[in-house]
Amino acid sequence: MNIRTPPDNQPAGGTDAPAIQTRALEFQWRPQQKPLTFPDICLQPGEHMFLHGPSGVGKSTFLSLLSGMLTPRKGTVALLGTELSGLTASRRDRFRADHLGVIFQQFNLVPYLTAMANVTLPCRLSRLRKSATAPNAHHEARRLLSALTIPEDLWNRKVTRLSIGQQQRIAAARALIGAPGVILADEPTSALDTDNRDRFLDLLLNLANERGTSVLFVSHDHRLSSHFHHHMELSGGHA
Ligand SMILES: Nc1ncnc2c1ncn2[C@@H]1O[C@H](COP(=O)(O)OP(=O)(O)OP(=O)(O)O)[C@@H](O)[C@H]1O
Repeated sequence: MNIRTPPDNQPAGGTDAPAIQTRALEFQWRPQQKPLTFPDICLQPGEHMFLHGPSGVGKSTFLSLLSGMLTPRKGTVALLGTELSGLTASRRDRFRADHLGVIFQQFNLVPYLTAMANVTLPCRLSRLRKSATAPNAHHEARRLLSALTIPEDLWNRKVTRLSIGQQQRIAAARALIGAPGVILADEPTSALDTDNRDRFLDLLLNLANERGTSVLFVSHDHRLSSHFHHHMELSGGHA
């Protein structure tokens, strides 16, 4: 694979670069801890992967390595043909803003902002994602909020005054806006009942398909795996 660093504000990678590719990743939280090791993955653009494994095996750590929030002790992560370790911290931040949507367990929504302002936030942080929603990020946000069945009278309400299920869908809309190449989702359906979980996943993956976005989705609940092209089990291998 041709790994390169894109100039600022240019789409990363070539059309043939995998969305996510890892090699021989290891991470250690503390010097006395046995290193966590991770199987290699290669996910093509537009493909979706389900990552499953018992509590404590390293699923969240893996997502943090993929997002560049943590630096591996060994091995490499390339997103859309760009190797994260080849970027300075500020370029890595820019790369994340331009090309990555995240939906985490705690949603990480900005509590004092409305649903609409949370969804359009990536377009304020990334010119690339703003231009992908041109001429109007609010128009795209309205489309996503409607598709994710958030009633219109809630769009201008602060997110802290919404239900957990509604906040999860707001976080999904925020991850999808501006068509980033990759979405990383860490247990985003943990608070939903089975029907709502399946519905949420169908909506998320359909919207990702429209945009050609790859999704790596982590969950304890292996019943969800049938929604995905690929499955991977983390079994807690240590180096
Ligand atoms: N901040 C941290 N400092 C030290 N050790 C940590 C830290 N975060 C996680 N760990 C350890 O790293 C290992 C993997 O944790 P991680 O949170 O990645 O697992 P997980 O599979 O996502 O778990 P869960 O399904 O319960 O969320 C665990 O042994 C955990 O105790």
